[in-house]
Amino acid sequence: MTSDARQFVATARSIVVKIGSSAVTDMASGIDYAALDALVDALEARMRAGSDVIVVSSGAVGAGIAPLGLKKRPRDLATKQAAASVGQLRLAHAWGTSFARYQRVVGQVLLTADDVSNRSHHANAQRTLDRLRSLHAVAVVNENDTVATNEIRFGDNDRLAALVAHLVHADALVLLSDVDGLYNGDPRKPGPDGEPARLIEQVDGPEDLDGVIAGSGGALGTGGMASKLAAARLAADSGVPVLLAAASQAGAALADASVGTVFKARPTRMSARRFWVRHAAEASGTLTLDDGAVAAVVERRRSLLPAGVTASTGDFSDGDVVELVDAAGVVRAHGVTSYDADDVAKMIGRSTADLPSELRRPIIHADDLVPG
Ligand SMILES: Nc1ncnc2c1ncn2[C@@H]1O[C@H](COP(=O)(O)OP(=O)(O)O)[C@@H](O)[C@H]1O
Ligand SMILES: N[C@@H](CCC(=O)OP(=O)(O)O)C(=O)O
Repeated sequence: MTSDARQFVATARSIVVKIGSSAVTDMASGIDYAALDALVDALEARMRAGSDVIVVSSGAVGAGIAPLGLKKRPRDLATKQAAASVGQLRLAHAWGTSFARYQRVVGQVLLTADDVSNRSHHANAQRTLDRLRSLHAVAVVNENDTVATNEIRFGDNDRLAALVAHLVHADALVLLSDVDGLYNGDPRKPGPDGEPARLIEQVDGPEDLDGVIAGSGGALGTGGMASKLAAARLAADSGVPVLLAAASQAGAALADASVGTVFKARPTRMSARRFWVRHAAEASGTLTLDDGAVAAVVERRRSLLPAGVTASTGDFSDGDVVELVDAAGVVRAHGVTSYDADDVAKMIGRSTADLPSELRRPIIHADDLVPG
């Protein structure tokens, strides 16, 4: 029987489809044109069935390796950016040529993290994507790798795709990779009991991920399974169900969502502001909390007072998002600070009554705190 979550993905009016590097590129030859044509066939079929589709395509770095005569995926930033610069041109051209078989026009959209995480820049990217959609052109999105430095990256395209899905209010996110779904352990290795890893068909919530080992990716991919799980969590928080499937099964994945692992979305969407605080904004600093403050903020949803803060790092200003970590350094919440870093430095560990009147508001108000 088809689950509700699969049914949502199968009938979603607008979807974001993310294609991993391994699905469209090949270390030895650059772009895998046959695989790309098969993907475009499946995407076009879904569009003809009435869905709006946005493609998030990885593969710029992968497609640049062979033409530059490199032997493997570069690790240093400058060579990665050079490979992406060569590869993105070829990748975008290949998508355009393949969709042209259906007289379908393609638009390239290269985003930096700032375009999505800065609320005032949101609108620009959103407008372009919406207009491409209304003109029946397919947006092919990637990170603008040639200008993104390690500090300001999205991290990986699974995250980028989940943020884009939120940005355009998509109804579903489909992640197509070289693996046919989520397994309880790395499918390339036997588990601790010697048994092969087992495919998980549906994830209803975080409890279904207990004991799951999300391993690293292949030679071309970046984030591995951990980044797909983080992206699925992000999408679920914004109310978007996710299907993780093999690119080689794109036909079935896009026609009726009958393959792969489906991640159910939470029934109520997180508000756009809370979503931004928790997932989209770049944290500008970190506050370390003692155990009492962690309990107050995470469990009792109270405002953060200076007495519970033991350390502060980063050069943040009031209104910026900061990470709240516990004594072990684990991130427990995100929040919008009411003070800049210099003021927080004066307030750390002090009780409110001992502070001058202008520093007596909570460091972060409860309404601006999001656990996780
Ligand atoms: N628990 C797991 N379930 C499924 N795949 C896993 C798991 N742990 C590690 N992997 C590996 O993650 C890889 C997919 O990640 P990655 O290479 O980053 O893909 P992509 O390029 O599509 O983003 C798969 O090839 C798979 O071998
Ligand atoms: N922007 C990079 C994407 C890196 C990335 O996240 O790759 P993947 O893990 O294959 O989705 C590129 O195009 O090479």
